[in-house]
Amino acid sequence: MNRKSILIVDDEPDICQLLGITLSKMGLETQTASTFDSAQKLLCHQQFDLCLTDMRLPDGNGLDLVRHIQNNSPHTPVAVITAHGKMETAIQAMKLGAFDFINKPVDLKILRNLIEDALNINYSSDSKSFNLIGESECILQLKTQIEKIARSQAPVYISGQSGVGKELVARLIHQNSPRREKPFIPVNCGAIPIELMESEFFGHKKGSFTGAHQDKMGFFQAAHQGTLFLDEVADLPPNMQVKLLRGIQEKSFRPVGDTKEHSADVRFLCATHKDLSKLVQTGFFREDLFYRLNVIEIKVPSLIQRINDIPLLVTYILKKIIPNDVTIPKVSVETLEALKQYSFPGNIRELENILERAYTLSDGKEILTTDLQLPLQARKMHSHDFNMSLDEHLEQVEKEAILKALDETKGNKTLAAKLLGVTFRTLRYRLKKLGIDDDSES
Ligand SMILES: Nc1ncnc2c1ncn2[C@@H]1O[C@H](COP(=O)(O)OP(=O)(O)OP(=O)(O)O)[C@@H](O)[C@H]1O
Repeated sequence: MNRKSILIVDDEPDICQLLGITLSKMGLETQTASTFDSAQKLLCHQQFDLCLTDMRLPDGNGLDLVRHIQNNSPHTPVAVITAHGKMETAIQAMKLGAFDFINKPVDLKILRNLIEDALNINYSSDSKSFNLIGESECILQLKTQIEKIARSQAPVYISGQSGVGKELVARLIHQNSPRREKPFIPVNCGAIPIELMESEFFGHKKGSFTGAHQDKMGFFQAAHQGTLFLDEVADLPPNMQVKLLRGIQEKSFRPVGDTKEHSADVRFLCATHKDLSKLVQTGFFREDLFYRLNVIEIKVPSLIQRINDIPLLVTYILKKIIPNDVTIPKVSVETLEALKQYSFPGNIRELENILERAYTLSDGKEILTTDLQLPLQARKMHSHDFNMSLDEHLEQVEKEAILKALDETKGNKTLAAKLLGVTFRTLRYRLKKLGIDDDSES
């Protein structure tokens, strides 16, 4: 059997030797290059299964090599070795397509995990399981993006409105990644009581607090060698944001009541329907954490942006909700047209709910427009709801935006004004005009 071959690029003989010994103990063949130029020459003549490169080379840097490999041997994963604390360069390398990074001094356990993951990458496209339904241009692009991102270890920020399929995208990234045999742990950050958060994330030792009757494993440990999906990440309280940042940066964590640090081989994916960059601007979310989670961003399009996928989605969803031995009811052209005219604020999840209800209300043979029971007030504006004047419509939109901002900031007007991008005075004026002012100052 052919042994896998790894290219080590570093000008420090000690590091080359350490990496060489570790890799050969893993049954791997290694070649070393001490400069960018010699690495390029080796890559030109041989196909490597992985390249490990230092960031600082005498005649160039690791980023140049990442770029070179992306352009010339895109099937060779490349990981960069960075000086401790140089997260910015690690992030830059991953944005350019590096598979992962490892800090100096090299922790051999982390290195071995990284190598196993890298060698597990499957570049053939026929094994992909895609139940991401849709053929519109934006969905085809999304599928390509998922396949590409799945090969990397970089943290991914999945953005998009509520119900668009962010969790589905996260699962697909995991399923198509070298971690696919390991756990995928989804965590709804908004649903964990604040006082339990640290223990839920990092675990705890028996007796570390009242009620800790036995050792408990946290999400970090449960997701070891797999993927941790932080859903509704914007809801993390500030103290957890700091701890999470540390965990991502150091690739380690410490259970509550433990004296030891444990290494964490975890890939982080996160999502929120909120505008995270806006929350950073207004101070609700740490900029440094945002920067680390958002190495790669995937935007999941709303249903309205891909209205032509509705017929495909309807068939798929009906098959999903109707038992196998029951005939799928027909869906008339008018019914599909009515769905295409609807605004879907809750996106695919709402489409699923509408179809489930419609199927129950239908005669089982055909789903009619009346079975859909689409909410009247939420009809798409571009379908021209002439019951409302333009001024009334604009007022309604303004009111909704202000109420949403106040809700998000728990009634704090100063912060709500920031979130809306207006001055405090302007917000006060508009609240008065819309008749929702309670005259309080904050
Ligand atoms: N392209 C798609 N093809 C098939 N099913 C989809 C697609 N997108 C979403 N779904 C389905 O829609 C439902 C909602 O998706 P999901 O939970 O992933 O959305 P979300 O964006 O994470 O929602 P939230 O913001 O509320 O957390 C799920 O049942 C999912 O399987």
